[in-house]
Amino acid sequence: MKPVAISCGEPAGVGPEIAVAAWRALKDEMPMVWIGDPNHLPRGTQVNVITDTATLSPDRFNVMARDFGPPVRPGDPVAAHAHGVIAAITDGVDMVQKGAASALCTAPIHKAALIDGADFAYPGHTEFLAALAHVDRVVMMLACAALRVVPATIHIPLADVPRALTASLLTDTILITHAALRKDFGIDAPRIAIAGLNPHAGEDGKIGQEEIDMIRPVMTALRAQGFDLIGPGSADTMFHAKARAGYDAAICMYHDQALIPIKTIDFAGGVNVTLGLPFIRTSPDHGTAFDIAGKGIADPTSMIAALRMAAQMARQRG
Ligand SMILES: NC(=O)C1=CN([C@@H]2O[C@H](COP(=O)(O)OP(=O)(O)OC[C@H]3O[C@@H](n4cnc5c(N)ncnc54)[C@H](O)[C@@H]3O)[C@@H](O)[C@H]2O)C=CC1
Ligand SMILES: NCC(=O)COP(=O)(O)O
Repeated sequence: MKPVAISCGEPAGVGPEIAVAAWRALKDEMPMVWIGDPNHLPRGTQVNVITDTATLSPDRFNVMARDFGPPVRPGDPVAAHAHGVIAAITDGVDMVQKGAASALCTAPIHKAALIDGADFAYPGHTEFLAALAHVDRVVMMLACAALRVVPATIHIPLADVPRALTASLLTDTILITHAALRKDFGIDAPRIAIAGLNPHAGEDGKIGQEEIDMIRPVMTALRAQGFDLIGPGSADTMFHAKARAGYDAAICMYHDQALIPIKTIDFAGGVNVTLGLPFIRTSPDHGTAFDIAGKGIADPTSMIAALRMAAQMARQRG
């Protein structure tokens, strides 16, 4: 198997240390290569600098090295690193697209530093990767053993959500999710639950119209094509254990509606995966954790799960 490429993410965050900790846990299970500045790695990391993934070391931390310039201070991001952080992502995409890597696993970025240092025009990896891959529509899924969730709208202000929620967006989100559940998660007949936007899924139009005007018609049209869709449901009652047993993924209308339940149920084990790209991309579900960066206490469980999921998807796709 080709290695999974890991982009370094924000070097002042926990990205470098969780990458090394994950490598220690997984080095006998799967190959991986980290893209970043080796000066940002925890002291004592035994590094093998490579320029070609054909020369991976089996017992050292393989690095595609980039010079980010100024030194890093844990917990204190600097704009001067922005170009390096972005280049690590574009290098990783290049590697998967050329077949030198089997998948891309991204460590968390700090969007503000990228905007300040490089006028980064994207609110997250998801949107940036879609642009790099020239794909109009991608889907963010967060997955753990107990739950898979998809926010239909992603990184936009809450006030903009109702306007952004269109029949076309919801239809594409359901179709992309359905295809990925079959292709990447091995579920032959996916059951997909759809959340309403409003409290009580609109209470038959008494507390909002989006369910009647858009969500139900989209579901009716797709059900007629054979899709197994449940809802629209009240988001507040969709995530307890018995409800979760009734579906394979829940499509939510906005970011926090999807991410609060999964990060509450399994913050340590959740994985962020982008669906609809021409390559595999996973990520830990957490962010840069500046408050604990560099202290050696960051939990690598989510990074380990993200790397395992990337490898599993690569095997599944063959
Ligand atoms: N995929 C990505 O690039 C993501 C980036 N972010 C970015 O991260 C930055 C910080 O975001 P926050 O909302 O503060 O979330 P966060 O996930 O960085 O931190 C929230 C809390 O969880 C703790 N935490 C996070 N990861 C941990 C780990 N591996 N081990 C132990 N504790 C951990 C932190 O110490 C903090 O107390 C923001 O700039 C945000 O945009 C956030 C989520 C994903
Ligand atoms: N809250 C999830 C998140 O911000 C991750 O976004 P992305 O960088 O994976 O697009």
